[in-house]
Amino acid sequence: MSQPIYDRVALIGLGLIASSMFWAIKRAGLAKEVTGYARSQATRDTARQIGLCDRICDSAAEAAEGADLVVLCVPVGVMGAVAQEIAPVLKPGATISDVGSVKRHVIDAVTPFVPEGVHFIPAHPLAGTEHSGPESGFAELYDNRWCLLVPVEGSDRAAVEKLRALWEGIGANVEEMDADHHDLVLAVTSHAPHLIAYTMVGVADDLRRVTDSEVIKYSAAGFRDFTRIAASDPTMWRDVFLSNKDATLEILGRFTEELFALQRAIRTGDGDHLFDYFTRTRAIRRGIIEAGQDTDAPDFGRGKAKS
Ligand SMILES: NC(=O)c1ccc[n+]([C@@H]2O[C@H](COP(=O)([O-])OP(=O)(O)OC[C@H]3O[C@@H](n4cnc5c(N)ncnc54)[C@H](O)[C@@H]3O)[C@@H](O)[C@H]2O)c1
Ligand SMILES: O=C(O)C(=O)C[C@]1(C(=O)O)C=C[C@@H](O)C=C1
Repeated sequence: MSQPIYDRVALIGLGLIASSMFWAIKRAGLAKEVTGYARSQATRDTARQIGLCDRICDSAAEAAEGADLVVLCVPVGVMGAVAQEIAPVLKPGATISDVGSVKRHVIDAVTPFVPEGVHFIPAHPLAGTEHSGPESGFAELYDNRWCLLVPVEGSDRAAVEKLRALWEGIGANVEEMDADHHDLVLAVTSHAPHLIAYTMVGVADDLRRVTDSEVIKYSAAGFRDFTRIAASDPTMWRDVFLSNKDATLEILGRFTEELFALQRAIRTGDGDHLFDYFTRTRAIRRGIIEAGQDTDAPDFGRGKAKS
C-alpha cells in the first residue's frame, strides 16, 4: 500500500474506465475516499451493489463537491456539459481531468467552464476492452499500459506531477503529449482501426444473407478479432469519430489509397508489391512485440523474430 495521493477523488461516469480506476486506486491505497456518479439510476444501483466507490452520489455536483481530483469518465460528446454542471462546486486548488479518447475537442469543450484556481489536466489511458458499464472494470487494466497526459498552456506543474503519480500508482507508464499530436497518433493507432473493424464486420453481416450462417460458423481468428473490436460501445465510438473528424478523415484517406494500390496489385498479379508490403507490415508487428507493447502476444519467439 502506498500513501494516499489525493484525499478525495470523484469519478463521473461509472463505466469500464472509471470502475477500473476505482479498483486500481483501492488496490494501491491512493485516495482516502472515492465518490462516484453515473447518469442512470440503474448504473448507480449496480455500482452500490458491487461496492464500486466509497460513496455513490445522486448528482455529479454532489460527487464533485470537495473533491481534490475530479475525473470525467463519460463519452467525449458530453464532457463539456458535465464540466458545466460541476463547475460551481469545484474547490479552489482542485484538479479536473478526463479520460476521453480525443483530446482537442475535450479541451475546447471543458476549458470555458474551468473556474479560476482549478487545474485542468486532460489525460488518456491507452487501455480498454470491448466491454462497458460498471461491472466491466478490473484493477489490472492499466498495468504496464500508457497513459498520456495532455497539459494545457500554463498548467500547474505540481498538479501535473500529482496526477502523473496517481496514474503511475495505478500501474500505467505516463508520458506527456500535445493535444493535436495526440489526436493524429490515436487516429492511426485506434480510431481508424476501429472504423475498419466496424466496416469489416458490417460487410460480413451483409454477406451472411447470402451464405447463411457460414460467416459465423467458419469465422477465422482474424475475423473474430475484428468482431471483438466491433463490439465496442456505440455511443463512445460515435462520439470519438464526430470529435476527431479531421485526423480520422486524413488517415482514412491514406488508408483508401493504399487499399486501392493493394487491390490493383491483386488484379494485375503484382506479387512483388504484395510481398514487399506484407514484409513491411510484419516488421511493424515484430517491433511492437520486441518493445514489450503487446502483453497479449504469446511468449514464443518474442525478441527472436527472424527476417
Ligand atoms: N473503452 C475504452 O476502451 C476506452 C479506453 C480509453 C478511454 N476511453 C474513454 O473513456 C470514457 C469512458 O469510456 P468507458 O469505456 O468507460 O464507457 P462506458 O460506456 O463503460 O461508461 C460510460 C459511463 O458514462 C455514463 N454517462 C454517459 N453520459 C453521461 C452523462 N451525461 N453524465 C453522467 N454520466 C454519463 C454512462 O452511464 C456510463 O456509466 C470515454 O470518453 C472514452 O472515450 C475508453
Ligand atoms: O483494447 C481495446 O479493446 C481497445 O480498443 C482499447 C483502445 C484502443 O484502441 O487501443 C480503445 C480506445 C482508447 O481510447 C484506448 C484504447
